[in-house]
Amino acid sequence: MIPVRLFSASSQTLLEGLAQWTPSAQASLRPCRLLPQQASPRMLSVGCVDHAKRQETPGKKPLSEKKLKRYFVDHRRVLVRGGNGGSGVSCFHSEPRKEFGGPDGGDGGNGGHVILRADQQVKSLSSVLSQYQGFSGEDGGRKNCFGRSGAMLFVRVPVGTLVKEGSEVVADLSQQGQEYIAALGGAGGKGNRFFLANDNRAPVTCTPGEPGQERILHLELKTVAHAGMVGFPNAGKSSLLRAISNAKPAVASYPFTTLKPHVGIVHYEGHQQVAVADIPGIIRGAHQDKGLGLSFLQVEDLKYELEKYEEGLSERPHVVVANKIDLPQARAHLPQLQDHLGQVIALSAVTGENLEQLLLHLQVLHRAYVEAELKRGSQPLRW
Ligand SMILES: Nc1nc2c(ncn2[C@@H]2O[C@H](COP(=O)(O)OP(=O)(O)OP(=O)(O)O)[C@@H](O)[C@H]2O)c(=O)[nH]1
Ligand SMILES: [Mg+2]
Repeated sequence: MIPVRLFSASSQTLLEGLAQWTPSAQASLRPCRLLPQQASPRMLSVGCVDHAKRQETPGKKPLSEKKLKRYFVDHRRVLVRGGNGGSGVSCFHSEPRKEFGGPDGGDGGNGGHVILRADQQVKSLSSVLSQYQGFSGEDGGRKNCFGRSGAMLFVRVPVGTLVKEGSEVVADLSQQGQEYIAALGGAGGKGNRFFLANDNRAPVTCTPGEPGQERILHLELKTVAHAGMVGFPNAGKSSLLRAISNAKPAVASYPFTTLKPHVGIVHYEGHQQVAVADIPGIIRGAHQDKGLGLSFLQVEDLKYELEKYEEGLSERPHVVVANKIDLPQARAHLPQLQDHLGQVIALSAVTGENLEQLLLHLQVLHRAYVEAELKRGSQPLRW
């Protein structure tokens, strides 16, 4: 499961489809303005990086949640083996009229490492295979020829990949281009020339190359979005993600439609992209792995669940979103809700009403985050 950094929640007792929206304290984009044409919020330039291939075409049946899940993978178990070292050889120089040419067996080349490299272009671990074998070094040759070393094998993983061995975290690839040697290549063997010494002028010893290192690693995608939505099942989180981005998470009128996080990209002017995650509905006792309870959460309950999951999570910058404002009963409850909670963005994912207020607010939160990150001297996450 991905620990998404931003959340939204909802309370159906207060207002149908209330959701809380928080921007990630881990990641953000440069500030930018929304595109000018805002006649309809759906006219905004929106897109999705990792789900682009499942855009619905007219006449085509939408993919089920089960099928959608296959496109996004946030953990992988990988067997990595470094390349084997090439063997050294044992042979002697041979030339006419030169009786004792001496040892001239070359060393074997080293095996290549298997290296994990964080790459911004990669958005999911779905392209990572279950095993990798590094390139082996070549054997040594006659005439002191050394074998060629095996090439490095680079495995591209998304930025934000945690590498675990057993339960220990061995690497955190949180920056573009960061690398981790997952498996070392074996050292090449020595040819008999290497063993030439004053007391042994004709060594016949040579050594084989060493096998590459073998490890089982668990890759986990830590950060997938700048903002996340947490809320009740059925609050309309997936509908909202569909409305503001090109992502197409499944939407249905029953709870727990969403089983895995989906990421949609909101495009702002100047090629700025904000990744928004839709995560499965949260319920009371969710931190104890409980299923759907009898009573739905209030906002305080939601904050409690977030705190239980990770301390300080509910204090992150956030905004409460009240969805389904197109429904008369929801609209009637709005003033009461605003009295209770202060700022609430009331919108409708279905009609598109007031979506731009949310998008502008998201941008403001991002701007603040980017500035804070740069001030701290760290690079904000970029999509
Ligand atoms: N009237 C109205 N219905 C909405 C709105 N947004 C969502 N719905 C409906 O609410 C139901 C649930 O929507 P989803 O987007 O699947 O809700 P969700 O929060 O993703 O639900 P889970 O994935 O189960 O947590 C669907 O039947 C939607 O059509 C809205 O703004 N207005
Ligand atoms: Mg959903």
